[in-house]
Amino acid sequence: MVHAPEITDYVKDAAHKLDVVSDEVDAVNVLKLQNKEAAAAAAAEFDAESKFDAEKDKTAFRQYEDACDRVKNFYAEQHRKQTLEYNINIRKQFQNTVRARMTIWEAMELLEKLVDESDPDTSVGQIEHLLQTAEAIRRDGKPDWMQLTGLVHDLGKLLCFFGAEGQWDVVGDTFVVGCKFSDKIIYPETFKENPDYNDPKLQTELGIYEPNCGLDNVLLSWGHDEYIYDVLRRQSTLPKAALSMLRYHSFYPWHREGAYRHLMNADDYEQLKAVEAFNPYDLYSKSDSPPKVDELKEYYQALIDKYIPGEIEW
Ligand SMILES: O[C@H]1[C@H](O)[C@@H](O)[C@H](O)[C@@H](O)[C@H]1O
Ligand SMILES: [Fe+2]
Ligand SMILES: [Fe+2]
Repeated sequence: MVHAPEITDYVKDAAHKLDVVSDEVDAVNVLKLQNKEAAAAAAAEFDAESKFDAEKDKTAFRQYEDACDRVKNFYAEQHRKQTLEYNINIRKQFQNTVRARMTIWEAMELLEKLVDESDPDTSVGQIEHLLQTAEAIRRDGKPDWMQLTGLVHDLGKLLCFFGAEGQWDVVGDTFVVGCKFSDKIIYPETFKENPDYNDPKLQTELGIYEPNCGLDNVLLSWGHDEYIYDVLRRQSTLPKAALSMLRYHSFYPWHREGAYRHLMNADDYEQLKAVEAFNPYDLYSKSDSPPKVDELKEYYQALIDKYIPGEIEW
């Protein structure tokens, strides 16, 4: 027979054990909940990131109204100084002269330290931007010549080391000189300070050009596009579409905003398609993670050897 006090002890003991177990269960539940919450937060972050990668919030790029003073000042200076006369003279100066001899990879390494003052979307050195662009093209399975075009498209920024006056004559969006400054160019009001703005002959739709004369016959504001186009037109076996991607990649008023149709010939529409296919890789790869230069070198060196081998003249 069990006596009453013993029963009480027994019940107390059992109750205590139960409490301990239920505390343990509570603790496990808290841990489970914490885990679940942490997992949900991680998942949301992951989804947000991969969504950003998949569709890239395109409104996050090229926000010139919100841009910092560095960018605004850059364009004010460029739009003031890119006159027709300057453009004619600088081309004369560049014709038939050689500034340096080096390989494509050496040129890329030189650009490592250069940060583009006109660009609101990237503050990495240019070698990274070049590899980001090329890798984005490669990921999409585009042809090797297009990958290489991505790799070299901004090498014209070497102008910065070849006596450029600043960056206003090297980087930034391009536009046509010798006719009316299109209102499709960013910060169009800044052209009021350009001497050509007050020359009525240069401010008609056609200016110095014939209707549908073709963009080959038009002067684009001088900078890295015109320069790399000229260097590689003469010294590579890249196809015409690649050369157009080089020459027009900064020509946003044309390839994005539809300006200058009246100067285009039929072939220019073919080139426009090529440039439109190229542009997203240049622009939207700017938020990709930094490429590992050393790991990628071998792959890209083979493409360089195929289309632009050895030392070239700059
Ligand atoms: O600021 C950028 C940069 O200079 C690029 O290299 C050029 O291609 C773009 O057009 C421009 O917006
Ligand atoms: Fe560029
Ligand atoms: Fe670029």
